[in-house]
Amino acid sequence: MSSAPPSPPRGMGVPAVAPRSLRGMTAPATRPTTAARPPRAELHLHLEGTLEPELAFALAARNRVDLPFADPATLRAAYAFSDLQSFLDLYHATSQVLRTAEDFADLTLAYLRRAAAGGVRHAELMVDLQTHVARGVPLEDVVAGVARGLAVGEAELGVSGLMIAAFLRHRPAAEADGLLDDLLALGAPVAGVGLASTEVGFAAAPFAPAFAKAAAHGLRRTAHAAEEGPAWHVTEVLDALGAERVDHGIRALEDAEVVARLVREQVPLTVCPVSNVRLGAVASLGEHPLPAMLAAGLNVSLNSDDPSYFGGYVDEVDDAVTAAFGLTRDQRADLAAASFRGSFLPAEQVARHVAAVEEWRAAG
Ligand SMILES: Nc1ncnc2[nH]cnc12
Ligand SMILES: [Zn+2]
Repeated sequence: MSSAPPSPPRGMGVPAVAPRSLRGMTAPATRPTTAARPPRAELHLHLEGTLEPELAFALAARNRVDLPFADPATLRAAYAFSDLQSFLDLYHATSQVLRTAEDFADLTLAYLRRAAAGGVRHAELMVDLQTHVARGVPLEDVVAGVARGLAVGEAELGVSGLMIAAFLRHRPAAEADGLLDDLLALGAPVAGVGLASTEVGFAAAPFAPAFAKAAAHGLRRTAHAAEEGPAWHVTEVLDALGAERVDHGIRALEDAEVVARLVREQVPLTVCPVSNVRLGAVASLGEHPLPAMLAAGLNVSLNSDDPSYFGGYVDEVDDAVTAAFGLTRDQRADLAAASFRGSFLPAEQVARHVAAVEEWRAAG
């Protein structure tokens, strides 16, 4: 799918937001420089989850939208979540400040700037298009804004980006199918489809027709599974949706047969340890199954999920798990190489990026 190259956004002068410490989480005493980390791709990233409170308030003012918080600090103080749903409720509410193509371009570019500073060279951004369309934002505005942000990011930062339309489990599957039709009719620059939102209580299988149609149109496919739900949810998204990679997949470890299949097929798992702790899927970073996943031979990459809400961009996630588990340079290089290999980039670009990771590995 393709469209005319997007024009640059009008900047709104919102300053880049400095990374915050991982509140209460194990982190190295001194932050290594960017060069101390490998180049990487970020594959599991929700655009709306990059909305920093300062930008949310700037957009609220620009669009004359009321946020039910006094200021950015008060909003940030509300980022204490008991589970996925408690997070999604706030995430959807805050997303309402996003109204125009310019908003989506600014948000995309703010994320890319922060990600690039942490070593990200390629990013695949899931966007909750249904949420925005349902509250009256034209689909073409969302798509054009994100595309413009990605184009400017590539030109300005040398970071490539792909847009993924995330279907939402808590909304009707027929709506996802209609959204896909609209995207196809627009010739929207979307590289793939995903499945996100509330996992427990909302089956993946009803989305099979939309995923099959996406595949028939050459779109790539990813799906959240086994974040909060059981291991068989992984099997469901592989078999019913034809998912090429699985977002999270941490509870797959509870079923040896599912693990054996994931290892055999080397299905990329986009793991988000900081998110899992913030949403209570895992009690603490030290108890995260990342080491067990690596030991099992699973194909794992590190990702941030919703970095604004969870207090960790992917470089900070790398720092935190490196500190928590004493990851070696080789393990970190393996994780970074897996991020490019699990991406939806063409093979020659993957090879170029993996060569850069190997340079980083050898320089240590
Ligand atoms: N961690 C997550 N799981 C499912 N859907 C999401 N949407 C944004 N973040 C999500
Ligand atoms: Zn996610």
